[in-house]
Amino acid sequence: MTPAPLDLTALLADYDAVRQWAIQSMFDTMEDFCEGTVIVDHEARIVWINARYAARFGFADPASAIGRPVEEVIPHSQMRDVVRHGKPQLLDIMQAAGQESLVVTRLPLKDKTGQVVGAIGFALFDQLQSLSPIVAKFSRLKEELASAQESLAQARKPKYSFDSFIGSGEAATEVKRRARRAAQMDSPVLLLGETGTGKEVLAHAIHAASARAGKPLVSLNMAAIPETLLEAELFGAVAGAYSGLERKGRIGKFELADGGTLFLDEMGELPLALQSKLLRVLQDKEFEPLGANKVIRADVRIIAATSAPLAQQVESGAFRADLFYRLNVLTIETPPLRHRVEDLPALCAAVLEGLALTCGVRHISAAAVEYLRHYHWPGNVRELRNVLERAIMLSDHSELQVEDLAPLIDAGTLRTPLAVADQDYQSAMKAFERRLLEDALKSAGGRAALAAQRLGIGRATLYKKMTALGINR
Ligand SMILES: Nc1ncnc2c1ncn2[C@@H]1O[C@H](COP(=O)(O)OP(=O)(O)OP(=O)(O)O)[C@@H](O)[C@H]1O
Repeated sequence: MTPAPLDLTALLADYDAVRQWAIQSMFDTMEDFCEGTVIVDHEARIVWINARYAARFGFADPASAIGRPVEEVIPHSQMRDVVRHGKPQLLDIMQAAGQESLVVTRLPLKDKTGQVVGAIGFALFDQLQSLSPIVAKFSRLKEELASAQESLAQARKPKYSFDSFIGSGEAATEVKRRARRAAQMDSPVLLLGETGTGKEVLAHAIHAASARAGKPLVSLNMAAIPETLLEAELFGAVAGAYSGLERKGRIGKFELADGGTLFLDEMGELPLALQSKLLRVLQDKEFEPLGANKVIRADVRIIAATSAPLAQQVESGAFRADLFYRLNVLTIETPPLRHRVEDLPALCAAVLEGLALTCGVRHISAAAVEYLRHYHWPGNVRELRNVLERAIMLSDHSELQVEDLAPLIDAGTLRTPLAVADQDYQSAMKAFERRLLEDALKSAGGRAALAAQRLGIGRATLYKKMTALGINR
C-alpha cells in the first residue's frame, strides 16, 4: 500500500509549535555536539558558558567566568561585535594564541521588540583537519594578501634620491638646487621637460627629502589610463558607480596618498572636466568618490609633470588657466640632454655602472663619448641608457668604441642638412611634415593624443594630416 502524501498544510498550521520545537532541538543538539557554548549579555559580559569551553580557557569552574567581559575569558572573541551591531557571524575561524584554531558561529539574541539583549556563540570544531582544504585556502589567501600588501608598500616608497639625478654641469646643478628647495616646502611642484629628462627621478627625490618621506608616494600616469577610468582612478568609486571592465569599488590615488605625495605624470593629458575637480581638491583638500555621498578629506602634496607645452595648452583652452597657476608655484625645468652634453661622461659612467651587475664591467672610450655629444638625443637620458645597453649586448669590447654606438643611433635625427636637391617646395614640405608627424608619434609611443599635444595641434587635425599623408600609427 502506498503511504498517504504528507499533508504539509496541516503540519504548518501549527507552524509556531514546530518552530519552538525545532529551536529547542537545535539548541540541545548544538550544545551536545559542539566544542563550546557561551552566552553574553548586552554588555558582552558572560552570563553562561559550558564547563568544557570554560576549561579550554583555563577556568576549571565555569561559575568563575560568569560576569566577566567575554575577552577576559576568550581572548580573541568577537562576541562584542555581534552585540554591538546585531549581525550574526555564521562562520568564522577564531585563532587563539598557542591553541588550536576554532570554527565558530555567533548569533545575536533579540527580545520581542527586536532589541539586541546579548549573543550566543558556538565553537563548532577544534579539529580543523576535517576542514583542512578550507583552512589551507584561508591561510594561503592570508599569505597572499600579506605579500601583496608588502609589495604595494614597497611600490609606494621612493625609488630615487637626489644622488640618482646624475649631472654636475651648470644646468643639472641648478635643477637639483631648485628641487632641494622644493623638498623643503609643501606647495605643488610642476616639472616641465622633454621625455626622459629625469622628471620622475626628481619627483621621487623631492618626496624622499621632504617631511612627507615616511608617508606614501603614489604615482599616476594620466596618459596610461583611459579617459573613462581616470576619475575613478584619481578619486575612487563605490561599486557599480562607473562603467568599465571592472565594476568593483576602488580606492582612489588621492586617498592612498593621504599624508604623502601624489605624482601626476603627463599632467597635460588630464581632461578638462577632471581639471576642475582636481582644482577643487587642491583648494579644499576634499573630494567625493564617484557614486559616493560622502566627502573624503585628504592631505596630499601634488608633484605634476608634463612633457607637453602646458602654457600653450592654457592659451588654446585645452588646460584650465586657474589650475595651471595653482600648479605653477614651484616650477622646475629639466633640460634636454643635448643642452647639457657636459654631463655625458658622468651619465655614461653611471649607466654602465648600473648595468655592471647584469652585463659585466664595461667602460666607454673618450672618442665614443665625444661622438655621443653630436647626437640630438630626442629621447634624452632614457635613450642614452637604451643605446648603451644595446651596445653592451652587441659588442665584446670591454671599452665601448664609436663603431659600437654608431649603428644604434638613429641617423635620421642627427643634425644633417636637408636633402632637398631634387624636390620642389610642395613635395619637400610634405616630406618634412610626414617625418615630423612620424617622429612625434614614435616618441609619444604611438599615442596620437600625446603627439598632437606636443606638436601643439588638435587631435582631429593630427588624424586628418595622418590620413592625407598615409601615415599609420
Ligand atoms: N639626470 C639623470 N640622472 C640619471 N638618470 C636619469 C636622469 N634623467 C633621467 N634618467 C634616467 O632616464 C630614464 C627616464 O627618466 P624619467 O622617467 O625620470 O624621465 P621623465 O622625464 O619622467 O620621462 P617621461 O616624460 O617620458 O615620463 C630613467 O631610467 C632614469 O633613471
